[in-house]
Parts: sequence; C-alpha cells; structure tokens
Amino acid sequence: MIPVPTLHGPHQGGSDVAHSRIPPTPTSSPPPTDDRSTRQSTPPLADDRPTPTVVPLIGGGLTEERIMKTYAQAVLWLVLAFMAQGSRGFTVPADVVFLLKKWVLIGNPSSTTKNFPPSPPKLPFIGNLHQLGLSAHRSLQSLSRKHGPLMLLQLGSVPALVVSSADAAKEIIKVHDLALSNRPKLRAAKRLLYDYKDVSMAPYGELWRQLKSIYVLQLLSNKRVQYFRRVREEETALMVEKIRESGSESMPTNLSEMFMDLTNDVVCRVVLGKKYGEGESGNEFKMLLRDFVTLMGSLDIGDFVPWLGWVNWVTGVDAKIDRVAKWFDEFLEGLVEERLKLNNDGGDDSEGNKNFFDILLQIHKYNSAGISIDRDCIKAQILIAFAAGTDTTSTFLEWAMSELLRNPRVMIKVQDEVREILSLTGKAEIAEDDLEHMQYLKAVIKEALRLHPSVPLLVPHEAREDIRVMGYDITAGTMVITNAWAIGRDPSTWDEPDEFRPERFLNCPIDFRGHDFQLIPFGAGRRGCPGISFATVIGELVFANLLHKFNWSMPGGAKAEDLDMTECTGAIAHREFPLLAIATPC
Ligand code: HEM
Repeated sequence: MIPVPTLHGPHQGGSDVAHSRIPPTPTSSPPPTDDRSTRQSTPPLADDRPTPTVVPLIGGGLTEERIMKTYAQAVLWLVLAFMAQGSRGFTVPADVVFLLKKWVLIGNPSSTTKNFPPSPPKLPFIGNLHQLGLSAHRSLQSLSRKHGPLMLLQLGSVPALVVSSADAAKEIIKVHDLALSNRPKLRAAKRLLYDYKDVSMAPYGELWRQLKSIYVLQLLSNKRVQYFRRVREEETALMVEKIRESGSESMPTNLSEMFMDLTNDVVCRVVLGKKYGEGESGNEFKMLLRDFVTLMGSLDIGDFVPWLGWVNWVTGVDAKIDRVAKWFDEFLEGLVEERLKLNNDGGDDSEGNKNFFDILLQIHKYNSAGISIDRDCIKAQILIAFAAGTDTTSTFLEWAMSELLRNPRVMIKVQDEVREILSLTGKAEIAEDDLEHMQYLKAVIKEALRLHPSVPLLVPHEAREDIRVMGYDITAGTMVITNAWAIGRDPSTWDEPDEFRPERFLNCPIDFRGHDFQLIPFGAGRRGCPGISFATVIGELVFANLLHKFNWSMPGGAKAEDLDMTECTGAIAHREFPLLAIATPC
C-alpha cells in the first residue's frame, strides 16, 4: 500500500489550533514562566472531533521538522507511485509536472529575464512552506532581515511577495493598490463564504466594489457607528457589573473570556439586533464561530500543493468545514425568514434602530443601493461581520490589557487621566463624549496595536497583473503578504521597538487609519479594514471603564513582568493562555 503522507501532528486547525498544545518555537517574547498563577493552563480542546490538518499558513502551525517529514514522505510516496504504476501507464499528475517545471525555473532565476525580489533557497514541491514555522510573522521577520523588505517566497506552487518595511508597504499601497487588490482564492473561504460572496474574500470586481461601499457608507459609516453607541455603553456597563460580582482576591477575572463575550454581544446586537451568546445554544454559537474564524485563518495545504488537497478529506478537515458551513447556513436561513416576516409585519425600521441585517435585507428587497444581492450574499456578509469583528477586537483588548498589567506605570497614568477628566466633568459614569479628551488612553491604544496587531500578516492580497515594485518584477497571481507585525517593530522606524511606551504617540501625528505606513494594523488602501472606528471606540470605552472602576493586579501576587505573553498560532494572534487578573473595585 502507498504510504499516506502525514501532514501534521495532533490538534491543528479549527478551535483545536487556537489552543494548540504544541510548544511554540523560540521567539523573542519573554521566556514562559512556570508560575501557574500567571501562566494559566491551556483551556481544554473545544471537542474531540476529527483533528483538522489544515496548514495555518500565515499563522504558522508547521514546524520545520514536521514539514520536512511530510516532504520526505511525499517524495517517497511519489517515488513508490512511479515504481508501482510505471509499467501500467501511470500518468504523472499535471500539478507535479507544473511544479517540477516551476521549480527548475525558479530555482534557477537566471533562466528568465525577470528581476525577481530576493528569495531564500527553496525545496522542490513545497518551496519555502517549511520556513513559516509556528509563528509565521516572526519567521518571516527573521527571513526578511536576511533577504530584504521585499522578498519572494515560493509557498508550494504559489509565489508570495512578503512586505516587511514601511517604505515597501507605502510603495505597494500608494502606487500599486489597484493592481494588488485581489484576494487569493482559498478553498475554505469558498465553502464557508458562499463562493466568495462576502466583502473580505470577494475577488476585486463589481460585486466587491458594491459591497465595500455598503460597508463604508452604510453599515460602518461614522453615523452608524454613532447610532450603536447605546449598545456599546450598555454592554460595557454589563461587563463591569459582571466583574464586580464575580471577581475577588481568590477568584481572578478571566479577562480573555470577558472580552470575547463583550465583543460577541456587541457584534450580535449590531449585526442581528439581539444577542446569541447565552445558554446552551449560545455556547454552541460561540464555539462554532471560533471554529469558523480558525478555519478561515488556516490555509489548507491544497491551496499551495494542489495534489495534496485530498489530505484534508482524509483527516476530517473538509468534513468539519462542511459541518460549520451547514450549521451557520441553517441558522442564518432561519433568521432571514424570521426577519423578512418581521419587516413585513411593520417592525421598527427607524434609521437609528436598524442593524446590519435590516440594512442588507432592505437592499435585497428594494435594490436600494443600486445592486441586487441574493440571500447567500446577505448570509455571507453577516458571517464575515462576525468573523472579522469579534475575534480581532477581543484580541486587541486582550493584548492592550496584558501590556497595561505588565506596565503598572502606564496603567496608573491612564487611571489618573481618566479619573481627572471625570472629576472635571463632575460625572460618575464615563460617556463616549468624554473619550475625546483622553489623549494618553488613545496613545495606549495605538501602542498596543503597534506591538500586537490582531492580524499580524493582514489578509493576503493577490496581484491582478504583472507589475514592477521597487525595481522588482512581480507576476500576476502572486500572493502578497504584508507583515504589519514586523513593520510595527522595525528598529529603523521605532526607537526601542519592543518596549511598550505610549508616550511615543503623544504630540505625534502617526495614526493607524492607513495613511502612515509604519502603523498598519488595519491594513490600508482599497482593501483596508472598514471597522476601524467601530473597533477602536469599543477599546477606548472599555479601558476607560475598567481603569476608572477598578485597580488591577496579577493573581497570586505574581510580578508584572512574569505575565506570559505567548501568542497562539493562527491568522489572528490572540493570547495562548487566558488573561487572568484581580479586579479591586475603587
Ligand atoms: C481591532 C479590530 C480589527 C482589526 C485589527 C482588523 C484588521 C483588519 C485587517 C488587517 C484587514 C485586512 C486589510 C487588508 O487586506 O489590507 C481587515 C479587513 C476587514 N475588516 Fe477588519 N479589523 C478589525 C475590526 C473589524 C470590525 C469590527 C469589522 C466589522 C464589524 C471589520 C470588518 C472588516 C472587513 C469587512 C474587512 C474586509 C475589507 C475588504 O476586503 O475590502 N473589521 N480588518
């Protein structure tokens, strides 16, 4: 029998990836501590369903050792296949021929007249896939230190341009934004998002343009973000109450969980008009949403080495994708039916009360934005609003609070600012209007996003045509990966780049809205994130409240510097271990 190449070890992909027990590769973060009070135990795996084996490409997940083993097995498999089938007319898969040709060509750049960006040496078939490691943004940062801020990798059969400096990012966004505004077609997105009908994975074209304008002008416009102010204030007040009731000296608050619940509830109310996170069905919803996000952020080996696409079928990942897609489709179909009925019955449709769902249904029914969107398209937008809005925002809250706990000097300074502003206004509670005066708090948020962009490698783009970037040739179809994490820590741009020092943003115009290329946690240009205001105003409100109402310390009297800062694998880099802290009401 032909040996089956094993691609991965246990517990990768889906929710299992998010809490992988595989030890991380050495990184520049502080060494893990054994102190159980600060390094909280790894949460149990969400379930024991078939172990997904998607390759969390951009988020890592492959150790070099594992991929080399896979590689050796794959080559062995090929050789055996040739030997076994040779005399019976074995047909070499077209992919393999293509890869061999490509390898010969790319392995020997002088055989072409193109001037490609520098590349690390690559292996046949897998190219540089094995070099991504568990933490791809860190691995790519060290590769770019050797090969430069524009580097061309070969990920299986896919050429990938890696952008690692503010200057290179400026060039690709300012000069080549249009040419680079496609998204690669990834198998998981195709199945989970109704054949790329959502705004984030839709190929560049008319549908994407129309959908993006719906997001920017309607769903996430400044006015709409203002309308949702009550939702944010209510949910933040509820979280403060929960912390007050549940937290004590002996019972630390699980802030990771609090932030996840908060963002889930806010996004549910804003998108669907009510919460779906409570009770048994709420837990299922949250768990499947996490699976959805993880599957979306993990790249399937079949996207890079097409002839290995069957691996995910064998290991159950394909089945898991189908199960998650089916669950959400049934859930959303039920809501569409219910909501169409409600609107027909004359439900409250005043502008200020409309949620995303109402707006999308209105466009669907009346073609009111000048485009027709079908039911699948509505469901895809709802899903991506959840996926893009929930985990990213809670990850940002988690890291900002982790940095505040690790830097008590900064924590006290923000507390002083918040309390002083409240005492000047004579108010007992913080309202969103007060936030605009909190300049140090805003600097803390920028600094947290600089050091810990929730999506360290952004979302990959794809070149729509051949272009020349900084003198290098980039061919149509090249994937473009921007290492926002490395750019935010580039010593040629930032003094003491690894230090958490919000003061650097005081009296400094650098912002994260896509005009300053040294700080691009939300991306920039046409494909930039439309949820910036939505996410950052939540952050400001949450921190102003948490720091106004409580003093915070580490559980078990642990020292601030002992806080474990390990990131998990995956496209969204949240904490590997939940953030626990003691809240003392004040
Ligand atoms: C801290 C929170 C957030 C972070 C760090 C973040 C980050 C990002 C990044 C890096 C991208 C890709 C940019 C690129 O391709 O160049 C993106 C795209 C996107 N984000 Fe966000 N995001 C956040 C919150 C949100 C929220 C709250 C929403 C909506 C409710 C949202 C909706 C989207 C959408 C729809 C896209 C796709 C845009 C497109 O492809 O045209 N994001 N986001």
